[in-house]
Amino acid sequence: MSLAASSLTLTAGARTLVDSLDLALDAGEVVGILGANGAGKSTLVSVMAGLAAPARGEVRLDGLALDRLAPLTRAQHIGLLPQGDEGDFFGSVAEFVALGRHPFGSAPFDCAPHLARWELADLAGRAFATLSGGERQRARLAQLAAQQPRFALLDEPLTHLDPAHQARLLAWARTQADAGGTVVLTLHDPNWAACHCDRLLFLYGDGRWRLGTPAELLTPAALEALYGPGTAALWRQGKQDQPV
Ligand SMILES: Nc1ncnc2c1ncn2[C@@H]1O[C@H](COP(=O)(O)OP(=O)(O)OP(=O)(O)O)[C@@H](O)[C@H]1O
Repeated sequence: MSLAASSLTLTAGARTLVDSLDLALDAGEVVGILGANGAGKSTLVSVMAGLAAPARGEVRLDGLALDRLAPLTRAQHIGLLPQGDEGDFFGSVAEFVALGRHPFGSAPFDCAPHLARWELADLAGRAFATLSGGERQRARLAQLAAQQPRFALLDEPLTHLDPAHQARLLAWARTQADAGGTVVLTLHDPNWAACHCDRLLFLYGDGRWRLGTPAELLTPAALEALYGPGTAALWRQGKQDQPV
């Protein structure tokens, strides 16, 4: 199964965010998308999930243009963790996580392992709206994991997570990739990207983009070109044995 963007151009108002992007996601890889605030990361993952239309170009799932697929069919293969807050969800944590199975109708499914993996078992009966920020983010991740998408697109998934749960997210992403899935994450931490991503996509916010391995892209000069002067020095502190 493949998910591929070709000649994808994304705009916001008069701005071109991404110009003529070609990105074919491979089975078994974790891909990080990096760029400054407003560079177009969220816009790109929304378009890759079929929730927004590009200005030009297209995204194809197994050769079929996403806009020709029924939303339910897309949701059986592509999962999106958007930025945002479902504070107005009035059900329990278990019910919130089970919503991840909606694309699969009434087929029986046990959400318990997903609640356990994200340390939500004790909170399963609690109203979702009462969760802390990090607990809520874990419930959102558990919902996406319960969906079991072949392509998981996560927009800033580290938000609100403590280091232990960041590690849990990493383990989950690697498990997905090892099982032949593909995980795409937008990130603001090049050190995390250096350690845990197989490929990176840099978005410069003016149409330009660059795709490569962490070893190719995570150099001080490349980071300063992406984020601005002085930024690479900040990340190098105490990390001399790592690529950044
Ligand atoms: N309707 C709109 N009209 C004009 N500009 C828009 C519109 N919607 C979004 N934008 C702009 O598009 C740009 C890209 O937004 P996007 O959310 O994709 O950025 P991002 O890289 O995910 O940023 P962040 O790191 O802050 O989450 C932003 O500058 C945003 O203000």
